[in-house]
Amino acid sequence: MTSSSEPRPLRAAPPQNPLTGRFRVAGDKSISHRALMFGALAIGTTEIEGLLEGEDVLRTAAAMRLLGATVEHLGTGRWRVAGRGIGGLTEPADVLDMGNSGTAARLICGLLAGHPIFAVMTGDASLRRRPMKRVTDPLAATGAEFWFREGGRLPLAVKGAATPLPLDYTLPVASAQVKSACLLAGLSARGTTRVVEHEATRDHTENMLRHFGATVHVAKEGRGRVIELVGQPELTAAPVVVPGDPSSAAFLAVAALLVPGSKVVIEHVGLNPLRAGIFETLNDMGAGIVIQNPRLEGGEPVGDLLVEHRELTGIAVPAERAPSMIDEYPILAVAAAAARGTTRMQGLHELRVKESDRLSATAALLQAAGVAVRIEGDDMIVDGGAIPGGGTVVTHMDHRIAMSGLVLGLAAQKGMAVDDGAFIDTSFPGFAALMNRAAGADVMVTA
Ligand SMILES: O=C(O)C1=C[C@@H](OP(=O)(O)O)[C@@H](O)[C@H](O)C1
Ligand SMILES: C=C(OP(=O)(O)O)C(=O)O
Repeated sequence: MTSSSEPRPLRAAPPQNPLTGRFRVAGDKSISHRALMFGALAIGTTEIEGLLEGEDVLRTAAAMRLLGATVEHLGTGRWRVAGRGIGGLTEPADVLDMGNSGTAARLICGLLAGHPIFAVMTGDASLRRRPMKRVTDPLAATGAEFWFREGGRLPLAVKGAATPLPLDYTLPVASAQVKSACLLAGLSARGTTRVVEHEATRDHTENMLRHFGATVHVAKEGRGRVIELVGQPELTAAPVVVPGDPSSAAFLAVAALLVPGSKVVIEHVGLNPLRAGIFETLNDMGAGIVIQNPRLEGGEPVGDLLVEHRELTGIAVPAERAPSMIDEYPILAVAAAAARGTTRMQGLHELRVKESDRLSATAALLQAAGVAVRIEGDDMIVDGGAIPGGGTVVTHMDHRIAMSGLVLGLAAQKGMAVDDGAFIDTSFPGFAALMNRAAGADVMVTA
């Protein structure tokens, strides 16, 4: 699945039968990364259940080992991490290769800034194109030093601060990765680290900090938040149960909405309000998704989603919705392609710096299927209706573009092909097999 492995072309065709059954999707990627990192920083042994065993998270596991933590794989989704305590990470003897994962790269920069060690980090061709100064600029104020390629791209080298200073930083972009990097560095600093976000972003770091015993104060301010972390806490190992990833559940949900007669239940999906914007938006389009058995697990809201085929209607999706569904625009665009009328998705500038330029890649994905789509500034506008299909999606090393292209193939008259499905393994190993089980037939296969 790495940049050196062979591309894996796939294609998807409309199923003969509806999608039916009860399913669990892969574990939440954001929570999985954090469980391994907090486990490595805690005193004691952290047991994790339901960890996403996707390539991105396995990179974090490998990095935590290189930084001195003991990370054991006990069985499917079951992992154990023996931590080293805050400040206890050791100098890695080799380069930290974060593969395709922006979350791993940026959060680990925060960890490294707070440890007096030297480390070098790289990633695959996609990650080496993504901006890193958004984390290294604020982290430099701890006293850590960073060196990187022109434009702030990986590979980078870091010399962490011996006595890191606490940060007081206002995020210039809505980014949970930047917020989390600052908080992770703040763990090693004396005094209080303060991060201000004008728009609330996913708060898994704050939740997990508390779960491991740190003191975190969060004050709401308009649509944003002010987060204060008391530095140098003693983090104590704590069990973590990882819910299903709402970002992964969205692909099966949209597939069920689009294939006539479908009815699926997606069990144990994480429904943190700062992540669940896609389900709210689909419901605004008429999806009628029902949350069954809502419950709290490990401080995170979880529920089972009942999704049935529905005719969808195009809507305007406000820019304020973007942080709570930032990774879901490619699959929302697929839903919009099948909807009656026009969908306008607003405020999508952050999509330009994901695994691919997702704004262009999503528009190209729809164009390959003969769907009318245009980009106006930071907005994407899709005119929905019948989807001719028959084209090939260029995925640009982006798992979400690949999965969106395949779901589009289920609803397109002539199906769709994607040039490379290998990167799906970064976040949702077993995606095609699960979709084939739901369809009761091989609707997603090697091209
Ligand atoms: O913190 C996280 O786990 C993530 C934050 C988001 O990125 P940004 O912080 O760049 O918005 C999201 O796109 C990514 O998939 C995971
Ligand atoms: C943007 C994503 O991930 P990351 O930034 O961790 O590469 C994603 O999973 O859609």
